[in-house]
Amino acid sequence: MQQTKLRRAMMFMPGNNPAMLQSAGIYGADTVIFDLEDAVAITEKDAARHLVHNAIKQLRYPCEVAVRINHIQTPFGLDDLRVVLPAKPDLIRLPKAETAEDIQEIDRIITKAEQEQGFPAGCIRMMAAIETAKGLMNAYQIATASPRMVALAIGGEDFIADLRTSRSKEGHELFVARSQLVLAARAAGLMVIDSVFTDANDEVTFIAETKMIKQLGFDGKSVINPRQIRIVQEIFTPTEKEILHAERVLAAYKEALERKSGVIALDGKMIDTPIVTRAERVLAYAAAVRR
Ligand SMILES: CC(=O)SCCNC(=O)CCNC(=O)[C@H](O)C(C)(C)COP(=O)(O)OP(=O)(O)OC[C@H]1O[C@@H](n2cnc3c(N)ncnc32)[C@H](O)[C@@H]1OP(=O)(O)O
Ligand SMILES: O=C([O-])CC(=O)C(=O)O
Ligand SMILES: [Mg+2]
Repeated sequence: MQQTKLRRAMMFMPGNNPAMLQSAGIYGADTVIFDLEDAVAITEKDAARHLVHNAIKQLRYPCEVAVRINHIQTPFGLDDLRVVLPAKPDLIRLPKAETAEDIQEIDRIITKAEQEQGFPAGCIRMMAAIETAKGLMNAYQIATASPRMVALAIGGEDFIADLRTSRSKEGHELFVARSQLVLAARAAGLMVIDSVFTDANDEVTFIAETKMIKQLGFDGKSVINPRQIRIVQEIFTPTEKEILHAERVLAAYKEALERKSGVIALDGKMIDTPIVTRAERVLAYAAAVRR
């Protein structure tokens, strides 16, 4: 069985904050994202990319390390790549992705850097954040533009600005975009990550939003604060009840196959192949969490 990769909570931090870079690994995030884009003032861009380079090179992070570069059409994106790639981050996150060409250009730059540095080909992966209506219209092309692509994310704050509306607690304004993004990512065989929730003190709304995006099909959520990590991880981790049920489904299905039947009832409910697939996924996910 393929190993389940966990990207439940991907935590952003400003790339020019040495204290945060230093302690980034201690909070248990599945991925840390060192930001060079919107959390870093223009006057700090140069210092931030060098700080991020040194942090990745010198500190041992116990999790996946991603860098959110500036878009390559800005005056900063190419310099971000030039400075951070030799440090060998696990993942480059492109914000405000709008076309497949954006991804292909970064892919070429990464390929060259991997060759120059003697890194294994393909070791630096990519993900793209969709933050505009145009990006959403091109989401599948973006997702399939490079074999380095592992995930799509939605950048809800910018997306809402692009839609010319405002953020509601229920998130109605993002509903269609979130669902379309899940479809585009799944059609491309990628993971899909939800947007940040910017009020780290509003736990009630954060929990409701995280449960909702899990139900829509997301694999995880970008977060901005260590207090949000555990909440997301708990919601995405199968409960004992779910694990037990999955085990019973597999046992019932095995019994059905032994009787040369493809379908069986468990507690009055029909069990057949898609239900078995979902049960296997629950167990694989639970195993990945335990590892
Ligand atoms: C729309 C977008 O583009 S979102 C992506 C870009 N934004 C970001 O990267 C912002 C990331 N988050 C932050 O900077 C901060 O969490 C803020 C500004 C939102 C809140 O900061 P605070 O009020 O200081 O948070 P809080 O009091 O919970 O911090 C507690 C501890 O966690 C640390 N911490 C807080 N957020 C983070 C983080 N994202 N990463 C690492 N450490 C963090 C603080 O430094 C503090 O450490 P200390 O106890 O050793 O001093
Ligand atoms: O990508 C994210 O989750 C954060 C972000 O930039 C946005 O919401 O605009
Ligand atoms: Mg954004």
